[in-house]
Amino acid sequence: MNIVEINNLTKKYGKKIALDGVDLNIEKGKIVGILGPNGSGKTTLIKILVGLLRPSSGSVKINGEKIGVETKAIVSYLPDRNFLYDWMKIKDAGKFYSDFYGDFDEKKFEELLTFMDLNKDMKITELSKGMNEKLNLSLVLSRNAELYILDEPIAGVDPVARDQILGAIINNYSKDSSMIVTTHLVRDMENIFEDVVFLQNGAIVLEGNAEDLRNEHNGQIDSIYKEIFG
Ligand SMILES: Nc1ncnc2c1ncn2[C@@H]1O[C@H](COP(=O)(O)OP(=O)(O)OP(=O)(O)O)[C@@H](O)[C@H]1O
Repeated sequence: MNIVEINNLTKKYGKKIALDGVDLNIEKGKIVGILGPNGSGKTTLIKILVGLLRPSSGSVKINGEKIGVETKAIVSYLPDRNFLYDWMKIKDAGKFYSDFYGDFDEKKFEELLTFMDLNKDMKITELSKGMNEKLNLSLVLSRNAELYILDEPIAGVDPVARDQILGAIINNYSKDSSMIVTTHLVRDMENIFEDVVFLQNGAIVLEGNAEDLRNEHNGQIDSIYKEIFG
């Protein structure tokens, strides 16, 4: 069973082709890495999956449904930029999320905050970039969603926060859910991926099971990435 089915997806911004005939199926229960350099189309693909952008052509389904209210309800999305209000404390952000999403698990949120060394009384404006990223990820992972979509979850955070974020992703992932993670920081993240997809100029140039690719290419996913994009 596939959680995501993408057929011949093309997205143009004016004359610029950001996605060029992408075909991709993602099986339920997997953690999939979408890997590619700046401008390869990762964010465009994610924004189409979460319904923020419409395809120019092609079809996209999540859990067998076209993108819409039903698919949005089962997808928990970490955008590549901050989405909280400045007046909030961490606890307000939790309240905001739990009011908004019926599947928000407050106990899970508390546990994630502890794991991330975040205090509920901290103000959003007082958080460093890494703390902000940890908070946003805690909110996103606290939903009992069927599909988690994380756009560059470790961009710009220090190694300690990075390890916490990777730990939280692994601990909170269950076989009942699926996860799509975009990154260009392949070396730091490759161990969490079951499958990887390499995106270049809006097209998939290589995809497969991470372990199989390591064996076939006799090296880490990071070195395959450097071969392709280096
Ligand atoms: N709103 C837009 N208008 C015009 N072109 C755009 C727009 N958004 C993205 N693009 C172009 O589409 C291509 C894909 O961009 P996209 O943001 O999807 O890449 P990305 O892989 O997510 O890159 P990054 O890692 O830098 O976030 C790029 O060439 C970009 O310049």
